[in-house]
Amino acid sequence: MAATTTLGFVLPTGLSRRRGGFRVSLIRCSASPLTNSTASGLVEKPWDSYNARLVLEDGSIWPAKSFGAPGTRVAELVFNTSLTGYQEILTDPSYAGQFVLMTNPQIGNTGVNLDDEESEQCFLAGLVIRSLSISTSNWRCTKTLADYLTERNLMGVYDLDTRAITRRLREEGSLNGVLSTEQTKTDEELLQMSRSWDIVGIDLISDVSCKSPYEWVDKTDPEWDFNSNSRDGETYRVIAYDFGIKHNILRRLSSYGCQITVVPSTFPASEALKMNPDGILFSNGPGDPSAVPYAVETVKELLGKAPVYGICMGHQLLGQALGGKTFKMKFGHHGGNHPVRNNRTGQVEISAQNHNYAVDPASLPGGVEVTHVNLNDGSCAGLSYPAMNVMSLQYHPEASPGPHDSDNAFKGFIELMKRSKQSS
Ligand SMILES: NC(=O)CC[C@H](N)C(=O)O
Repeated sequence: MAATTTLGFVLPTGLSRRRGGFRVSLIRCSASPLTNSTASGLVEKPWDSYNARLVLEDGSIWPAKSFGAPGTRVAELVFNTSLTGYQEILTDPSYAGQFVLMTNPQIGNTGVNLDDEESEQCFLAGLVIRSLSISTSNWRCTKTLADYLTERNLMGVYDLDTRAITRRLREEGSLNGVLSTEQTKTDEELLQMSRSWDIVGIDLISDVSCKSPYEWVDKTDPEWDFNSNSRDGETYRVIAYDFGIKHNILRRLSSYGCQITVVPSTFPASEALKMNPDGILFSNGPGDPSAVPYAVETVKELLGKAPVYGICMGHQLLGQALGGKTFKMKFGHHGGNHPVRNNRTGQVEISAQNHNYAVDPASLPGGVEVTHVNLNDGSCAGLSYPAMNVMSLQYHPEASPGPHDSDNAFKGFIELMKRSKQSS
């Protein structure tokens, strides 16, 4: 069944995916060791031993070294192609229910700091990397990545062949898996765990949303604000629905002159309207947009009552509220290097992305315009419905991490609110 490559990787052959199972038995895959201790006669230190496993639902087993919390977790594995910004990725609530594999081969070299948190907590299930930096060097650093993960009870593993795993995800599509440091659990048990779990159909936003409304006032630190021109000093009252909101969305809105009240995902539309908002934001968030019909209902109730702006999950909920459908992509978009074309201007932006679902443009009713297209695969990356003052983006204009090309979208929302105010 298995073939060995010239690099020494064991590749299973004859993989064939069926929904709900694979026709393969367990196959142990390994990266070539970073140091060849047996050949040199050196003995590995105890903390350098392969004390963890990643078992994927296709039957592959990836021995790994643990550098975070111990335990056993099941989740969907996705790969992220960002070169920098692992702390923002770790604190992006949209990764709840997922393991994030970084394709950048070395992670941890800048440690973590007090400024780069995108939420109060890490909601992802674990971090998978090739090599953990042996040193940490950055003027803002307050602790190492390993200490941070351990304190947050988050699993982290390294020394796996992340390139081979990424190729597998690209070919097979997203895979569920189990990370475990528990030696008492057999490979078969972990495989069963990975096969009996599914992220589709689960409401993950209610776990990550705030529990009660609060005011947000922080702006982007002026030293970091690269796009502070052309603001007119006007203020706009914005209600931000928190489906797992990233702080930088709030900082950018605040820097553009918004006074923001953040509300939980279950906040009634009628209460939001009583606050007389100039605009409503529907945030990013984890999981399957079809699993949260209550959120789609809230969006429907608010459509046409105030200008609305959807980001990522917010965009997908808007797509559904407008009558369209969402679907699960093969392996999604996760990274800071996605080219997007603005159909109105013809301009191309390099964008930060993190999503596994997308809106099917063919399912949208007339009058809804696809404003942005992902140039890697032609998928829908933005919508507008001018009749109801709706705009949305499938990707992340707030970056964090990633390029800032799309920041002007916040200005677009301000202009939408301004026009609506002037015409009322
Ligand atoms: N960042 C997000 O809002 C992600 C939206 C949704 N959970 C998806 O994976 O497509």
